[in-house]
Amino acid sequence: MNQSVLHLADVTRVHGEGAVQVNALRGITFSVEPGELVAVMGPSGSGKSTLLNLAGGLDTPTSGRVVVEGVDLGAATATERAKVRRTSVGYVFQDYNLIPALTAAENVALPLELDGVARGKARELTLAALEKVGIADLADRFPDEMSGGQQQRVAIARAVVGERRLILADEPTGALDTETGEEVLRVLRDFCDAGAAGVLVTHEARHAAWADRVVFLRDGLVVDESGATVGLGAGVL
Ligand SMILES: Nc1ncnc2c1ncn2[C@@H]1O[C@H](COP(=O)(O)OP(=O)(O)OP(=O)(O)O)[C@@H](O)[C@H]1O
Repeated sequence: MNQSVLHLADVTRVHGEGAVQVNALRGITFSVEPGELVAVMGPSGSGKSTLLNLAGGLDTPTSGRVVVEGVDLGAATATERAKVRRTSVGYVFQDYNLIPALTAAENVALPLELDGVARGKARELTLAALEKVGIADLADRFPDEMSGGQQQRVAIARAVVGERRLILADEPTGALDTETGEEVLRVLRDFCDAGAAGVLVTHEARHAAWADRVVFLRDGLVVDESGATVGLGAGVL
């Protein structure tokens, strides 16, 4: 059996202390396998971003285990955790988070350069990633010279460059029109079809339809889990 790319085992996360304590996650267990795209849906405050931050090693659980590509992030040293973040995990945000002073290619190459990949190799991997998202011809453009959809493609290329296998996408289509949003989701889907594992946080059922499974959160608990083509009733949201 393939090893899960992401595994959360009975994860809780309590934010704050005392009277302002919030149980953001109250015992979540789920896995994402290679090739799988899982949508996470739920009302505002249900714990979606907390889940994504834990999965990416940006936050640590109060209890439970978060395992990325076989590395238990809780048991790992800070150096090991940072390495998993750099080499296994890619983030895609609603607002792209590109660096305006860098070209598309430079934005994509940045995580590789931070990881010490030699320049020539970084350039090669960068162009391959831009090619995969269909914008290799825009490699030398700056973010403000590209449309929103093109910028989000750059962000996806940056998230997957160098064979990172876990893509965490937080409302990646939130700033895009419907058609462009669907194109971006198709790119995400393609990467998962090619073997990556993806987690897509979304409020929109029609976006979740790109996923293999949908996990519904409410008040920090998984309240439902289903295939993307069933169970998308508005009652859950
Ligand atoms: N750093 C923090 N300190 C205190 N409480 C927090 C913190 N981060 C999140 N919370 C609380 O934890 C709960 C879950 O928040 P989270 O951001 O994970 O929800 P969400 O489902 O992503 O919401 P949204 O859809 O609005 O982004 C909320 O009640 C939120 O107020």
